[in-house]
Amino acid sequence: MHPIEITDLHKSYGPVEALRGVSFTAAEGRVVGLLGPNGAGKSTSVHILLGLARAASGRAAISGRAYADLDHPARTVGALLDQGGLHRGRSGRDHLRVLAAAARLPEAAVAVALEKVGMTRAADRRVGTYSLGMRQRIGLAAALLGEPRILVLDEPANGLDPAGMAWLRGMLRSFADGGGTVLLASHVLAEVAQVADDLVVIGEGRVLADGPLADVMAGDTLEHAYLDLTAASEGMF
Ligand SMILES: Nc1ncnc2c1ncn2[C@@H]1O[C@H](COP(=O)(O)OP(=O)(O)OP(=O)(O)O)[C@@H](O)[C@H]1O
Repeated sequence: MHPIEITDLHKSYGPVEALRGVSFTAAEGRVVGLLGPNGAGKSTSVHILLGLARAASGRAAISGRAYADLDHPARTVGALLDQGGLHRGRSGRDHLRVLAAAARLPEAAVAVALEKVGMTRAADRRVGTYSLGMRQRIGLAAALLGEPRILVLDEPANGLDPAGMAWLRGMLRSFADGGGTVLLASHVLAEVAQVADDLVVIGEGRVLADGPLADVMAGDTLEHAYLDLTAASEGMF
């Protein structure tokens, strides 16, 4: 059993077939890049995996179970989806305190997570005063709160400065090297090429390629390989 297993997912929104039989896995110790054009079905797959959307058919399992059946979701999987959930009037620390309490995690987890993302000094400022990269770091801290072994991150590098990108890369590498699993959805191919072990490329609701980074790149740059793979799929929006 792999930490993330997605099997033959189908999902439609009205007439739009967002997923047409998507299957892939993410193994222990691996950073898995999830790539695909706008509208390819990446977010839909991730939302189903995290119990935020329901598939018409198929299975999405984290540690062998549907998200809704996990005994302690926050200790099992950490997710960074978008920054819409941050209350501008609240401090970063308070935001994490609320999440920790809701997830039945000890309050001490907040300081640990803030330290991990380099936000200890700015933790008591209001979120409304944060830069995009600082909000992103608080989102990452939220994902790390329960010290999960699985991370699901949608565009985590968004807004990070070069030092922040390098830090994120190092953090994801050591997370995976310690036996963790990372599913990383991104459009920033250069970032993905530097950190991913495996790739899943989705287009028009189907998996176009899946395997170790070097195999998918097939001796070319990731950008060329990606553009070749997705040339026929223009997204569905
Ligand atoms: N809530 C929704 N209602 C209607 N259609 C939706 C909804 N969510 C997604 N879709 C459609 O499903 C398809 C897949 O969208 P999805 O958001 O999964 O793509 P994506 O690969 O994450 O794209 P992006 O890179 O732009 O984030 C698109 O055609 C999109 O318009």
